[in-house]
Amino acid sequence: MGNCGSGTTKEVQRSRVLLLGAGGAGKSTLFKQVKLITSLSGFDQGLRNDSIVPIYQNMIDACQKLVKICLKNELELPPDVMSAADRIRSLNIQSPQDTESVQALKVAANTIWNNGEIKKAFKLSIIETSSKDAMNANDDYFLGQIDTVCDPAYSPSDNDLLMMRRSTSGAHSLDFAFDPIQFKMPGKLSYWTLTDVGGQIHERATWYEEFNDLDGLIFVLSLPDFDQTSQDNRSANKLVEDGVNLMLQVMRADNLQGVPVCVLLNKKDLFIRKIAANPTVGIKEVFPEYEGKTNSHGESIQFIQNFIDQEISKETNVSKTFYVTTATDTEIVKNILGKVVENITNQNLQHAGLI
Ligand SMILES: Nc1nc2c(ncn2[C@@H]2O[C@H](COP(=O)(O)OP(=O)(O)OP(=O)(O)O)[C@@H](O)[C@H]2O)c(=O)[nH]1
Ligand SMILES: [Mg+2]
Repeated sequence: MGNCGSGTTKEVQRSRVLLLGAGGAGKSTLFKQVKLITSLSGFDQGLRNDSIVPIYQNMIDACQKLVKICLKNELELPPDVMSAADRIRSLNIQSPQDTESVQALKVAANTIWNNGEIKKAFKLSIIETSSKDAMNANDDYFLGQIDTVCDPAYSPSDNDLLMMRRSTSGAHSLDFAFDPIQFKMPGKLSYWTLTDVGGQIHERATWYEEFNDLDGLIFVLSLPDFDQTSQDNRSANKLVEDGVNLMLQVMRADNLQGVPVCVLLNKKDLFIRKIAANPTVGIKEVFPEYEGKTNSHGESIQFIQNFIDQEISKETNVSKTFYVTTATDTEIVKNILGKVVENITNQNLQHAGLI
């Protein structure tokens, strides 16, 4: 493995950390947060402009899924909603300058989202267990501001960029300086490179190219996946298949032996919402051996963490630390970032016999 301080250039010694996890777990959201927290300039206008069409697409996908959930659950939709659904399906918006299509999206999305049966479908989607039919993480966030997003003068806010969904392709790196003063922590300025990769199945073959000279690995899991079926193997549980099994597969790589692993149990906010939507059952249907309160998200998360810890410890003795996060919340990520940097630094110093 690399070591904190082995560095990639003579001038600046950098520690290399890789973000891994299944598609949609929250890697890029964390990556964007680290940029936002550590850079003076924040997100540039180019990123904001490039994100408008994907945000439209997020809304289009959300509307289509909601209509599908209505049909699946025999929630009857009036003709105006059905024709809005047809209209949305026919849209192919390539640019915010395609104002005619953007206005059509605005009208159709409002017709769909303001319908009472659609709102019922959204509530049902919170406890939907098939990942194929589940909504994306923040669909209601964008549907809650259709007029703003479809305004010709729209420029996505920082929060919009954190809430949007766009799958990553390939590897992307960010250099940043960690200044302990900013994080109210002891220690000295250190330099880091964080790499984000795509987590969808077809992206994973290239992960291994990033494994050499790593100083730390951050593995991201999505807590609300606990009751989802895996998209690729419907008889498997998503948290086990895309979380535990994927992590074990990665941790067996020869060049990762001795590299500290931080496991981020992400989307705490959505996990809390899911437990609140079904408080008498909670995680018990998936984990019958759970003996805590079904409506307690704290106890439920602790149980899931112990479960993952035990499953991994059965197969490998990798050194790992767990953190519970909400990647869309900048304050939470700032707090976790400080702890992760400190943890990786200390573990590598220990490994090198320096503390
Ligand atoms: N509400 C909420 N949404 C989250 C959280 N973390 C990520 N998301 C959302 O989940 C969606 C997927 O997040 P990404 O960061 O793009 O996931 P990824 O792991 O990079 O996915 P790939 O690039 O496909 O591998 C986005 O819409 C994010 O805004 C969270 O903690 N809470
Ligand atoms: Mg990504």
